[in-house]
Amino acid sequence: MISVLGSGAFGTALAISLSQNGPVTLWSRDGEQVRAMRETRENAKRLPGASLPDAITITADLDAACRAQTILLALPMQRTAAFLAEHAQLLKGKTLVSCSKGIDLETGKGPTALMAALVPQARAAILTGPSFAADIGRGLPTALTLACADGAEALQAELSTPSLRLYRSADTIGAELGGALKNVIAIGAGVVMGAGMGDSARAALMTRGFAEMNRLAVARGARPETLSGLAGFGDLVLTCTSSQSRNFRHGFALGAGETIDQTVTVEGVATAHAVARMAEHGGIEMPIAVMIAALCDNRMTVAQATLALLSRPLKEE
Ligand SMILES: NC(=O)C1=CN([C@@H]2O[C@H](COP(=O)(O)OP(=O)(O)OC[C@H]3O[C@@H](n4cnc5c(N)ncnc54)[C@H](O)[C@@H]3O)[C@@H](O)[C@H]2O)C=CC1
Ligand SMILES: O=C(CO)COP(=O)(O)O
Repeated sequence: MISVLGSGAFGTALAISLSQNGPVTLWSRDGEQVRAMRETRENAKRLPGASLPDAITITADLDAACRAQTILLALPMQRTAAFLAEHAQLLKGKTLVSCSKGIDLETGKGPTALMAALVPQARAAILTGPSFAADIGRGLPTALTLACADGAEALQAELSTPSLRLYRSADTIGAELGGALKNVIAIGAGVVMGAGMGDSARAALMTRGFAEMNRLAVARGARPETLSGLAGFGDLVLTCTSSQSRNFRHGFALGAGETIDQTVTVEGVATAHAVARMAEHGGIEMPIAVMIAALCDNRMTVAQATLALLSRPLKEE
């Protein structure tokens, strides 16, 4: 039995896909949303147009949802630490699979490190890679990385579905940093396109951004192969080139000088700040990520950030 905690776009989409294999419980903290989803068999607020099969039990009862042995956590990253701390008793002994992409601002930890610290008696895994909730919800083919330090063969089989192909890895650090860091670069790609700098500039930013992702991840113990895979390169390509991405759209609005929609989950903003801090403390060169953090809180204009990046000393690739 599998439960998904968090009925946002991604949690709902994963529940739909997993329900191809058997019963799934989808938990929401919002009783009103639970009633609406039960009645309409749709998550109209977060994933409109995708229907919720009968194999999905929708509940606001967290105790009931936590009876499952395998629990997927699909919450915004900055809400995860408080949730884990509050419900550590319920979650201990379980296999916890984080589906979040980000770095906790307060601790600098990614999802698996956070789960290991706050629920040490649980087994921590992460599911990440190129996948828009809307695509998964429609049953379109998708490939993801499932990382778990103790190997994940049985879990890989449990979470793979006819449309969701999982590749396993033991490199949780690489997997979680790939997913977190690509969001920061996707904001940058959005800025480039919103400001009208063109496709060539976006390709340059993606490539140099990927170099920064590797530099930080390897310094923290990741395997470079993980960054070259679905969790890093794959997701970077998806989010930097699609206006389905909320991080890309956020950057686009920044670049175009448009109003920002504050109600949308844009993980890359907090992650950019966490990364800028890590880069500074670790002496790691990450000029693009640092500029994006500055752009996100208006410490710099797009013109200033562009000039600063283009006028850096010339160097070898
Ligand atoms: N939407 C997508 O295409 C994908 C999202 N993700 C990741 O999944 C995570 C969640 O994103 P989405 O589902 O898209 O966000 P969303 O904005 O659609 O939904 C977030 C959900 O979390 C719930 N929530 C917030 N705080 C909570 C708390 N303290 N306790 C319980 N529930 C809480 C909200 O009520 C909402 O239902 C993010 O880290 C995101 O990067 C990963 C891959 C794809
Ligand atoms: O992580 C995602 C796709 O893999 C979703 O990206 P956004 O959060 O930018 O929409």
